Amino acid sequence: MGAFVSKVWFMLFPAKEYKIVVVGLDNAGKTTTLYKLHLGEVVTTHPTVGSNVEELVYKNIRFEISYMDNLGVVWFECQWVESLGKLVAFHVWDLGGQDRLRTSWATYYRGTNAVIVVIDSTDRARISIMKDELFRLLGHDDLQHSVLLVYANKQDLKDAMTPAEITDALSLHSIKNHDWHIQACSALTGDGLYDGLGWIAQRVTGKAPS
Ligand SMILES: Nc1nc2c(ncn2[C@@H]2O[C@H](COP(=O)(O)OP(=O)(O)OP(=O)(O)O)[C@@H](O)[C@H]2O)c(=O)[nH]1
Ligand SMILES: [Mg+2]
Repeated sequence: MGAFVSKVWFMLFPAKEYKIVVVGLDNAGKTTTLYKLHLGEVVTTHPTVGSNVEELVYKNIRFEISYMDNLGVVWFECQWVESLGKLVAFHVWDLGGQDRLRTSWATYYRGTNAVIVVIDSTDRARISIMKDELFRLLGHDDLQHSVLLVYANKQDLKDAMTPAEITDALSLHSIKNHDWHIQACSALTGDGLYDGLGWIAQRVTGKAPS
């Protein structure tokens, strides 16, 4: 949909919009996860510099993932969701996880409804770094009303930590001010990805998508 058409569309049918940011250390599998959700296929990824925007449809909700590298934010389409009786749009922001990029995560937090933290479940050496990043982000003013989904990714690898181990390592049970959920998944096979999205959709819209 062109920018002009979408502008008129949204004047006529204002959408309920939800924003999701996807964070995690470099190599966790964020971009692979979003490509798998969107295209149903695994692509060769490169480390993300900056952030990405694209869109995807989950059941009858259209999610958007924004590619920002040099392009600026791409406008989006959204869909009428019968079960909610309204238009719903999800913006999903894929943020690069390299050390030098993590300080910029907070610039994307404003208006966020859900945070997805993607964990490389084989990366035992850096789980404590991710825990520090997690508690830093949970303390941010702009995320006080966000729900948290942790993707325990790379479960297809045999040395992967279990969701229970990751729950302990990240001290998820000590989180009191945010609704959270951990989901075992593999961005490579797609297992668990839609279950996680379904949890977010249910929590932020208050009703599961049909
Ligand atoms: N075995 C396995 N490999 C995965 C999985 N998810 C991602 N990978 C691989 O892990 C590597 C990093 O994936 P990316 O999606 O680029 O990681 P990222 O989190 O976007 O990394 P940055 O953009 O640098 O922050 C790639 O080689 C992926 O193919 C998974 O579930 N299983
Ligand atoms: Mg990436």
